Amino acid sequence: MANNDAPIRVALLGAGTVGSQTARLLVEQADELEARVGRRMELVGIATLDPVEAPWIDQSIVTNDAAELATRADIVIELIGGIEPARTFILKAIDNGASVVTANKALLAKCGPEIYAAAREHGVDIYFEAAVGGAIPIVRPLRESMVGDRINRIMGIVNGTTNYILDEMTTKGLDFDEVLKAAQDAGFAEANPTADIDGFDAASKAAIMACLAFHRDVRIDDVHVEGIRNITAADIAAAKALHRVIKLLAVVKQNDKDEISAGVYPVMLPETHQLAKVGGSFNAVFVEGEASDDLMFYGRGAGGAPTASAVVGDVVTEARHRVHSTVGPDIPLYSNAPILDAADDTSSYMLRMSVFDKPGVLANAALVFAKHGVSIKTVQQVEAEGDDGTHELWVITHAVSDRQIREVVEDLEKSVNDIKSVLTVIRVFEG
Ligand SMILES: NC(=O)c1ccc[n+]([C@@H]2O[C@H](COP(=O)([O-])OP(=O)(O)OC[C@H]3O[C@@H](n4cnc5c(N)ncnc54)[C@H](O)[C@@H]3O)[C@@H](O)[C@H]2O)c1
Ligand SMILES: N[C@@H](CCO)C(=O)O
Ligand code: NA
Repeated sequence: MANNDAPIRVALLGAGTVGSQTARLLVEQADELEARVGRRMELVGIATLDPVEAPWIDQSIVTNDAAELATRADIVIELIGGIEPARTFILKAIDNGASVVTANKALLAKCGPEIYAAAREHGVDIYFEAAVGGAIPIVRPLRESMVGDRINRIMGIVNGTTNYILDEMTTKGLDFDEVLKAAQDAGFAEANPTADIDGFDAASKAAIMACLAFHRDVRIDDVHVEGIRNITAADIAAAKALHRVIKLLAVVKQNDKDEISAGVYPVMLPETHQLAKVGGSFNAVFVEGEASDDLMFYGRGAGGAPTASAVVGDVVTEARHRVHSTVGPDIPLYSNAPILDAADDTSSYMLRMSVFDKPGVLANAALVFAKHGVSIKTVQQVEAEGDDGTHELWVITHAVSDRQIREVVEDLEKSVNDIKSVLTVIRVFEG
């Protein structure tokens, strides 16, 4: 900036759930933020395609021309979402010398490394605390606080909608469709909840965390994704009987050979595990560092005000850097570590099967597991309510890969005289 006393010009692109609350904090806290930054921040424009009415919105600075607004600010906050035109607006802002704050996990999981490189080339900041875990500080801890450590594994509940659905199913015994509908009627889950319930929102966050944790270019296409659409009330009840709960986890890890993998899938956790206790729409991220040992970050992963808290924290950071004519740390993606398919990661699995109650069924099922080299840890037969003579057989295996277990299931389903169907296949983590 030419004039060292001039206010720092802030442009807000998007004034929806998060954008509107971001504007509120910037306006209502203007004096406090000035004191914390050491210079006034001035909201010079708000771009939106929808009318936005709120006492803190100055209608005279509202525009529908985000591209133009992106060129006349020192800090551009992108809260539009999606890939385009958000990507173009961000690159335009960077090209114009502005620092950028974004909450756009979908964009960063697809194009983050290009955006980080553009920011580096132009000597500006790119901050995105809100993109993972909303208000929870997790991006900055991975990017800065833990940068001296080796991160072995991160397990996160990073999607509030799916955690809410699973928690309601667990505490109220309801089925998936019922809870989803109630959540949509209450305006909690989106009308099109695919990105949430099929795991893609969590996968975006997994890719972003993997980049930061392993200093490797990891994109959403590198993440193995399974959602919660097929989880039933009976699965939840089975988990309960085993003193476990089902959670949708984003798991990124680095093995002893420095190979990395990233996956999103439902997991049965012991009910005593820290992540098992994360209820409602809360998020939590469990980080295992070589030197740090276990760390846990917990809080609100979504919602206008909580997400705006993280956004404005980033704005203040960038404004401070502007005052001191500096920029924050780079995001060096120097690693060439192989990225493995998380479907090849091994874990214990539970298979819930509907079987006919007659001699030899257990032996025949065990033979199928043996044929595929899959070792059984426990077997349990459970009385079922059906009147077709079936019972449930619950098998928990020792560690196998997802591929191996799918082959076992395929073979089990061929044993039509013994096994009516395989009802559920789900990973079981001990910790
Ligand atoms: N809602 C949350 O709880 C939450 C949490 C974490 C991250 N995020 C991320 O924050 C971002 C914003 O989410 P949101 O929930 O506030 O979205 P939203 O749909 O409520 O708001 C989007 C805003 O962008 C505006 N917009 C869209 N296209 C535009 C264009 N071409 N030019 C100008 N304005 C345009 C819309 O008019 C609206 O004001 C997304 O990237 C989202 O993934 C949201
Ligand atoms: N749809 C996301 C919003 C936060 O990214 C969730 O349910 O967690
Ligand atoms: Na965060």
